Amino acid sequence: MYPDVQLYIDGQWRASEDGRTIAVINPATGDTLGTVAHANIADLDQALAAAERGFETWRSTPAYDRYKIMQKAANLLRDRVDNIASIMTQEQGKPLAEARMETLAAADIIDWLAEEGRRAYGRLVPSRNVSVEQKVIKEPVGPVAAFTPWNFPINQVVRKLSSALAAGCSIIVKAPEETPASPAELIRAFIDAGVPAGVIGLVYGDPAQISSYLIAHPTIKKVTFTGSTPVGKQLAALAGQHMKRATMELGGHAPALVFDDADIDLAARTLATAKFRNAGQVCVSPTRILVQRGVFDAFVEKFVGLTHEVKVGNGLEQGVTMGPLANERRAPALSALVNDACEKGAKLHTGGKAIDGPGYFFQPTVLSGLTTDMRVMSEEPFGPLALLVPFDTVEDAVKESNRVPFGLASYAFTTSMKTAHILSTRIEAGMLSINHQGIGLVEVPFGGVKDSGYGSEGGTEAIEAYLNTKLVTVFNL
Ligand SMILES: NC(=O)C1=CN([C@@H]2O[C@H](COP(=O)(O)OP(=O)(O)OC[C@H]3O[C@@H](n4cnc5c(N)ncnc54)[C@H](OP(=O)(O)O)[C@@H]3O)[C@@H](O)[C@H]2O)C=CC1
Ligand SMILES: O=C(O)CCCCC(=O)O
Repeated sequence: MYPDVQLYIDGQWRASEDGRTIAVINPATGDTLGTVAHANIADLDQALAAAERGFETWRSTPAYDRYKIMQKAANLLRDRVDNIASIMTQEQGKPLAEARMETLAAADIIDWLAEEGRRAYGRLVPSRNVSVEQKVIKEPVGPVAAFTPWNFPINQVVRKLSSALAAGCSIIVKAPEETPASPAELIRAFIDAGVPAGVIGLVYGDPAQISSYLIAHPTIKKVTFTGSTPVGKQLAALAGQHMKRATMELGGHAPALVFDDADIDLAARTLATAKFRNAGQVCVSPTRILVQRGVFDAFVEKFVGLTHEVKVGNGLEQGVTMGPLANERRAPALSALVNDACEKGAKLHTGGKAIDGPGYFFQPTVLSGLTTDMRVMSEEPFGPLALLVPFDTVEDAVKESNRVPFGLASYAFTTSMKTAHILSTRIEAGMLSINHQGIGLVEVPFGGVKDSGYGSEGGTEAIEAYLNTKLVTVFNL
């Protein structure tokens, strides 16, 4: 069963003030699943006033008590995983196994960040005068506005929500209208665990209206956004105009470098799994797979073979490994990229087309023969599209990796320590994973550089983004 989704404002699940709703579509069938409430300005004003009060309550709740409540929320999520995963698959399309994994990973993220909240230490700095005490104190930054996308409906919320709560902030989440019910279930777990009224708000509606209103509002002290680079730049500019702290987790175009000396089977298996996970709608998805010329042909054969093993279908069905694209916009966008590349001489090894019938399915696609004038070599495909590109030297691979304005994830496969060292110093990316897919765990940083944004949503940096640093210096008379 799929629920109609409401707003959560000031401790109440409720409709919007004017009763407006938006339809939610199942991307596997094109059918309407239900509705989500559409907030208006009056709803936002109530959410802001509640967040102001909620902040006062939550910041004065001891870190240990906040940790206990968050742990309870994590356990509720684990108890409810079957129901939540089914809701997520219906609204987003990903296979049930991936939806379960995302939900259980969210519980893990809550646990880790809850613990981290207990370690938001300040420090004492040795002073130049024995009568002076210099204290560095960490304080919650204040009410947060968070904007999250549809590709990981729970993961994108839970990192922001848990970091904010662990730091002692209140938060208003503008979750995605296309996949609203699973993030609502995440928030329900926190509410049922005992988070007080006003500490969490949940709204949906017109993204541009909500972001421009919340970011500019004096109540909001911190902005966090995951989504495309063009929208991220707009929101970062608005945050800058109002001097708000911001975290921007934006698009990527990840290079994956496979060297002659690598374990080619491991590289092909790891990259194919990462590429087709969530139908490629992942900002850290490997996109430009750069393969050293000596192993290029062998790699292409293995990778295309693995692509043929991907089973596309409704994510609720057993055995399906790739669901539909999450919304109607993606298939035409992907077709345009493939057609542009093929018209300019790319070789299509497999796939390349939307699949006929109901739902927004696209064939797992592999291209080679690519040149940098093809749009797909510079635009984030955000779909099941792998680009295989040969290279000769480490220098060539580094140059191609760094050519695009993005700098989020990168991958490499090599057994040479020297090559690994060169890459770790020369690749322009926030994350580099060598010989495995090691990106996305809560205990390690997650974020980009260049047009992929700034700030980190993992590791100790995650909570730091929600804390102000204050110096208190006392001359003891
Ligand atoms: N880094 C990532 O994880 C993501 C990257 N993207 C990138 O964006 C591309 C296009 O995605 P698509 O959804 O069509 O396009 P958009 O760029 O319009 O939207 C991306 C996300 O940003 C939100 N958004 C859009 N405009 C605003 C705004 N003015 N204020 C606040 N939030 C806003 C959307 O919210 P809503 O869902 O409510 O419409 C959505 O969640 C993808 O191909 C991909 O490259 C997209 C999603 C996630
Ligand atoms: O923002 C993204 O697209 C990546 C989220 C990564 C989530 C994960 O790897 O589980």
